[in-house]
Amino acid sequence: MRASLIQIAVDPDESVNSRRERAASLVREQRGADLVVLPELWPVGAFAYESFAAEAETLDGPTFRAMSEAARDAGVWLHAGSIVERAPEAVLDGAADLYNTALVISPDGALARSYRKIHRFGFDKGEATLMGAGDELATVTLPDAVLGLATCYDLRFPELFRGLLDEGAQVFVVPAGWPARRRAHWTLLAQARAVENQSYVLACSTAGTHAGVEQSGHSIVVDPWGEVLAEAGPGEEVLTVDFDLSKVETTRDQFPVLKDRLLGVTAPHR
Ligand SMILES: O=C(O)CCC(=O)C(=O)O
Repeated sequence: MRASLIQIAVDPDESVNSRRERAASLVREQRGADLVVLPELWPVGAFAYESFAAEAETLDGPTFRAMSEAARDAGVWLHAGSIVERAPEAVLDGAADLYNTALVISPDGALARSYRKIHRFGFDKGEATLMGAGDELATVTLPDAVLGLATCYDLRFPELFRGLLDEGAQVFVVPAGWPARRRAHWTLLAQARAVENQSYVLACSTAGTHAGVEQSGHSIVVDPWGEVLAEAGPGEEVLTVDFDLSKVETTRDQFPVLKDRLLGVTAPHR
């Protein structure tokens, strides 16, 4: 399987429209890949909180339309990163208005799956106060692999990945807008999620600096043994990697730790 991670730079001197067009051309250049991945909130920038409402879009909005055409032209599965989703149901039932929503598009340009980020970043500010939390795990079945979807801060929550594993995930795809300041965590957590779940991790972050937050870049592909197959540098880059999906099953067969999970164990009474 061939994956291309588009580590696009998000900088304030480029408009959202122009970045969208640039991302679409970069996707078109990936013909021959099975899966192309973009980062979290790349149209607006993961830390550009003041622009979230103005740039919010519905699932069939401008980012979906541009990415759908690009995926179809390139003939690839596209994890189009995430958008600020304006939720149609908010008007009806008073639910949260905005979500950080990832989109997976099939080679015929259809929306195969969306995923609303479950763990919102920011503690008592930023995304955590501006957006609603998703409440549904999401997997997508490609011809060769089952993808498990997680977004950025989700990487810190191993139980989410266990849930995806139990739904059949073999490859975790993690778009992010990870700050450079915590790059060591990014690499470590991507490897940890791969090792503990004996799965591939494709983690694609943004590059550049927006809203004063330097982004980590260093998108990374880790195999089910925890080995780093490829890692990008800090700047804009397309990271392409070929990997053997059968390694998921051979790793799980030859070192069967997942069979030793003790489900239902609770903490001792204190
Ligand atoms: O967990 C982190 O250090 C970064 C998370 C983040 O930036 C995000 O989820 O947008």
